[in-house]
Amino acid sequence: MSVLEIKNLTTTYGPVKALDSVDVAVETGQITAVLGANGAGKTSLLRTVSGLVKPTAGTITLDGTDITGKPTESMVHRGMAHVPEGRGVIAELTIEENLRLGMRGAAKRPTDTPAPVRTLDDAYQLFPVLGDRRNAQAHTLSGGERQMLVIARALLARPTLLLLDEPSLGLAPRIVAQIFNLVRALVNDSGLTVLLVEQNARSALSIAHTGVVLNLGKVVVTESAEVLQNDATLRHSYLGF
Ligand SMILES: Nc1ncnc2c1ncn2[C@@H]1O[C@H](COP(=O)(O)OP(=O)(O)OP(=O)(O)O)[C@@H](O)[C@H]1O
Repeated sequence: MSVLEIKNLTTTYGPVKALDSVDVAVETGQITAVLGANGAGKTSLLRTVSGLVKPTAGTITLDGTDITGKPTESMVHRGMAHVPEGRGVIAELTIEENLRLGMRGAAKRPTDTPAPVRTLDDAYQLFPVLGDRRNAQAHTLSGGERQMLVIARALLARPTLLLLDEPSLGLAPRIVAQIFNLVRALVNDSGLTVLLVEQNARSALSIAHTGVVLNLGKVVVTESAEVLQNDATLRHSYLGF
């Protein structure tokens, strides 16, 4: 079953067609990786799905409800959490204060929503480094720790669908592996669904179930991660590794 169905989605910025008739189905309890070069339209896809940008055509269905063009503020209540590119934290607030902002999003979620991270303690158990530094200001964190903080904050809103935009950007391979393995474990253990946008195709496919490759706003390949990883022609043609 698909938790998210994107059909014929087109998004334009003036004369630029960032997305051109995009179809993506995100299966429940799986990680779907959206891959592609700079400017392929990956960020535009997440921004359109989360309502930050209005599409010019197409539909987005979340859990069977048409959410196309709905305000972005309503998405958290509908069970979607978006972790944008750039690891935006409130620098002068402590780690714990930043996390509490995520908990506010959970207030309007049904209390019986299955969620792997419901309390601050759950977040600290998942990311012990955040617990150790809970009273430190967020600007003191490293890039990897910041990425953990924004993921933990998003999870505290109890989403069923997590949108992750380029979590690996600028991080050392060891830290990327640590964060990605945690995301995969969460999905395996809790049934969370993840739509992951990445330029780092190799790392993304190591945890994803399905890969979707965008090029100039169009879907050029949709395949299981296993096939994409093992098919040298597909890899060389579309993923550059
Ligand atoms: N706010 C904007 N105004 C005008 N054009 C934009 C805007 N945002 C993106 N674009 C253009 O839309 C296209 C898709 O960009 P998008 O950022 O979605 O790609 P991307 O695959 O996420 O790339 P990146 O990895 O650089 O973020 C590009 O041609 C980009 O220049």
